[in-house]
Amino acid sequence: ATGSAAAVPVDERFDIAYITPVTIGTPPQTLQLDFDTGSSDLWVFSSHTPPSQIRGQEVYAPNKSSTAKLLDGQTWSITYGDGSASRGNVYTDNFAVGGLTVEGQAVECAQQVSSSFTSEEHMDGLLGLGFSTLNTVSPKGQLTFFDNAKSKLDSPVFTADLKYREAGTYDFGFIDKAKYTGEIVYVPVEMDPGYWTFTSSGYAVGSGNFNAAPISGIADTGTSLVYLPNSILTAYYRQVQGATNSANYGGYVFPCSATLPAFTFGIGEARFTIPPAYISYAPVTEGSATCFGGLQSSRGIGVNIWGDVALKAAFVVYNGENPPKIGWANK
Ligand SMILES: O=C(CCCl)NNC1=[NH+]CCN1
Repeated sequence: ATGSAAAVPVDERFDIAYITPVTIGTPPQTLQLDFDTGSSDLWVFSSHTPPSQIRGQEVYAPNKSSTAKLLDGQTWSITYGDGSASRGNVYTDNFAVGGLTVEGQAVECAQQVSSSFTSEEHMDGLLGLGFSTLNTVSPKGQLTFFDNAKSKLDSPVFTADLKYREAGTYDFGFIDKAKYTGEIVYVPVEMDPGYWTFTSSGYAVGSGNFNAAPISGIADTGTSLVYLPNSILTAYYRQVQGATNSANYGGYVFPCSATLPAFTFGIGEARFTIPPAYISYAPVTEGSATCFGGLQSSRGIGVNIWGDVALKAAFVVYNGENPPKIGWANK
């Protein structure tokens, strides 16, 4: 079996996140979820979510699905790297992504969501694609959609083809040769503690020399920006007129009119270049002439994060074999 579904920018301006249509239950209820390789819970706005916390999102109503079953006594509670959070109870139901169906998928229903989820009107929940060890359901941890689907997939892989301000795709069970150029370069994945953690071979700022140095980090479709060690950030923003690391805005900002260098990162001998346009991420507030950078410091996070700003510069293969590996190709 295989599946394929669109990854659509959740807003029409800054690629804050990408949403993908899924169907849940019988008859099918369609929701738009943020596919997140940086977490491993599948949770949805639901009929259990307080109406005061819902602002336009579609909800899953298990009581309207003839195939829904309550997982009695199971609850979940998650906090993400950006401080957003949600919690609730758990059902199993039929779940499909782009023609690929899993029966008995754990669907975590929100009974509480934090304000940033309420304000993201087009995002009806998240679909975790990290390793199932990260799943927060207690006392019995649940499997991700990918882990449930894996045995029926033609190949135990999914791919992410995210794009700059336009729709891309998530494919399950196959690698679409039309989506990339050249060769896919694979590097090992460290599964512990549950992220797709890999080591980049180094970086370059603009047309500068490549700095060969191992940079461990997670490939995270659920994080908008790239978070790297301070030393790399100072090397990059030193080249940007008027750039400062602003306590007020919580990161590197610069005049939106500034000329930005590209940023190149290495995967083995391969090189991937993030264009300046991806790094001039967004005005700090609507209409401001000050822009927030797509490259930020990972100081205080505890892990380096290759988020959407980097991922949309590549075609990425998440290979769930044992041991897992991650593949990168230009496109
Ligand atoms: O939580 C993280 C970072 C893990 Cl270090 N990524 N996934 C995500 N989902 C919503 C916000 N961020």
